[in-house]
Amino acid sequence: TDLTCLFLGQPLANPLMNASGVCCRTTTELDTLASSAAAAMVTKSCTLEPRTGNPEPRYSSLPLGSINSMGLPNEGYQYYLDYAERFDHERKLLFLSISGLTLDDNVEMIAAIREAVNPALLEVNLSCPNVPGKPQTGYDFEAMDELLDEVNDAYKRPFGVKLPPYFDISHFDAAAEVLNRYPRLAFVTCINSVGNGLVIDPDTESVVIKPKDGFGGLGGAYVLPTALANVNAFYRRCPDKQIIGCGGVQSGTEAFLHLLAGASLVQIGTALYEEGPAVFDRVLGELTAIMASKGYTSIDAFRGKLKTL
Ligand SMILES: O=C(O)c1[nH]c(=O)[nH]c(=O)c1I
Repeated sequence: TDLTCLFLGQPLANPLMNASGVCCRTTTELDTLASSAAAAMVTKSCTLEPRTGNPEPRYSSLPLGSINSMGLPNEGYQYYLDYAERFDHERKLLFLSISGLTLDDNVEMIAAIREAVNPALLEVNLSCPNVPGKPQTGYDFEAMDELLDEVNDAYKRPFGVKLPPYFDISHFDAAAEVLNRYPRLAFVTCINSVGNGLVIDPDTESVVIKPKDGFGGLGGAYVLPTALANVNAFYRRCPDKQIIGCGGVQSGTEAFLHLLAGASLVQIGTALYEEGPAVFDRVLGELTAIMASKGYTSIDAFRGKLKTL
């Protein structure tokens, strides 16, 4: 059973990587990912200046998933640029995620990243749900088009975006129409957390995270059907782009479903947070077993081949 995947023309040993934000804020965490079985990895979304993020507790996990309102804590973009410059890109595909607080901040970060000798793949996060007072760019199609136009001009290499979940067919259509205006926008990562959920503990009768009165982004099993829908919606609407699936991957089964829905790579967030990097070995083993039981000898044999009724 061969798990090899092609991403932007580069062969990878398998389709797995972390979801941005999990196990990827510090060089120690990033080195852990570099030593893991994952074939690719992405840095924590960064801003121009370092940020401490929201007050704690800002993450909580439950049997069905997680809720977070981290508030974009990161070491500042130069830290991740330095990590990318030192990184052995032959060893693993490295993505660098940016989430500037303003359009100008994004442009300034991109201008620096563009000069980098050792380029990581740029992922522009349009979907952070947890910075108080900052509405998500991904839910404002005009702002999204304006930002992508700037990124496309400033950054002459292939890049991608991290999208929030959409829940209306007209929004899939509108978002895809914007994305398809940019040929160098080569990949689309769906989905970011399902924004502003509210987890309440029946015993304490309280919310479980401190920021924003307990409102935060949902991950884990809660979001799997929404993640699969977004992966498949953009897979159908953006035939010239590759889709990275994120959301609800806890075993080989969900990784298989994301691939079936059209994903080229599959990210693991909540389960990585809970289990650590061994989750990649476990999920790879489970995915291999599922493929063997179905007689698939390669991922291309079933990727995107979701059946409808
Ligand atoms: O609160 C965060 O740091 C955060 N949390 C998320 O769930 N998604 C994001 O894109 C970000 I930037």
